[in-house]
Amino acid sequence: MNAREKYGIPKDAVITIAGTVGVGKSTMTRTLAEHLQFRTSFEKVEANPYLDKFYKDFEKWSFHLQVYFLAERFKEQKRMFEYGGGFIQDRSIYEDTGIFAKMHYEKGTMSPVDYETYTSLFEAMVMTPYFPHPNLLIYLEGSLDSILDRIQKRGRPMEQETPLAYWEEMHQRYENWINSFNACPVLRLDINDYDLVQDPSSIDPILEKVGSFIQQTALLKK
Ligand SMILES: Nc1ncnc2c1ncn2[C@@H]1O[C@H](COP(=O)(O)OP(=O)(O)O)[C@@H](O)[C@H]1O
Ligand SMILES: Nc1ncnc2c1ncn2[C@H]1C[C@H](O)[C@@H](COP(=O)(O)O)O1
Repeated sequence: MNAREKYGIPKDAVITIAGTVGVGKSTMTRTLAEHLQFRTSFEKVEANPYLDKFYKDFEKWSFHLQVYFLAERFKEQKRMFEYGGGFIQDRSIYEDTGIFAKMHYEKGTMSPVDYETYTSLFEAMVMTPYFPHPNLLIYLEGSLDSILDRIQKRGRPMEQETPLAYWEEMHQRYENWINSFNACPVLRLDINDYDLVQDPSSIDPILEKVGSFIQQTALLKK
């Protein structure tokens, strides 16, 4: 029996991993997919033609970057649907609007007219009855210090050179955002409670939680 069967996770499930930059989403995505024999949907950071430019000049590139991310995530959404699920997704589409676009607009690095255009595009694409929501959103949370440490260790220069205030603001916004998020069921995991790098077996209790959580929320829907 494989882990997916053992923990009663449906083979068409879509699980999305959310959380601030550097918290460990990609690592969790890879590990869960490996254990559940699911496909992955990653953000392609290296191939992103705007990301580097964006970190150098938020005002100039915010809108371009948001439209690019929206298009990429929408294509991924379509791919997951066409395969009939069975995916772990690195970051949700909800974070693009609920965290990033909103933050840049409110901090003045995205103009009101650009934000309005982006929001109406997002709503037309995503806020429709035809848009499939994930079965589960796993939210990874941790202290700002441990996350900053991970950003530094991972070593993407564009992130290392970004002022601390940006990461502080994002960390705070994530906390507020998740407390009112209700588009799909949420399982919160504290990054201090597992270590996929040093202790690969720490995924086992997480798989068990994911299984029982999905089963409980399926029962509630009935
Ligand atoms: N559970 C973990 N324990 C220790 N280090 C981790 C863990 N998960 C991720 N890391 C490290 O933290 C850094 C950021 O992780 P990553 O998965 O790329 O984050 P994200 O996708 O959220 O930006 C990487 O250097 C990674 O090796
Ligand atoms: N929607 C977004 N707007 C701005 N920046 C974004 C968005 N989505 C992702 N990013 C950035 C943040 C990181 O520098 C990279 C990859 O994110 P990660 O959390 O490391 O997977 O893209």
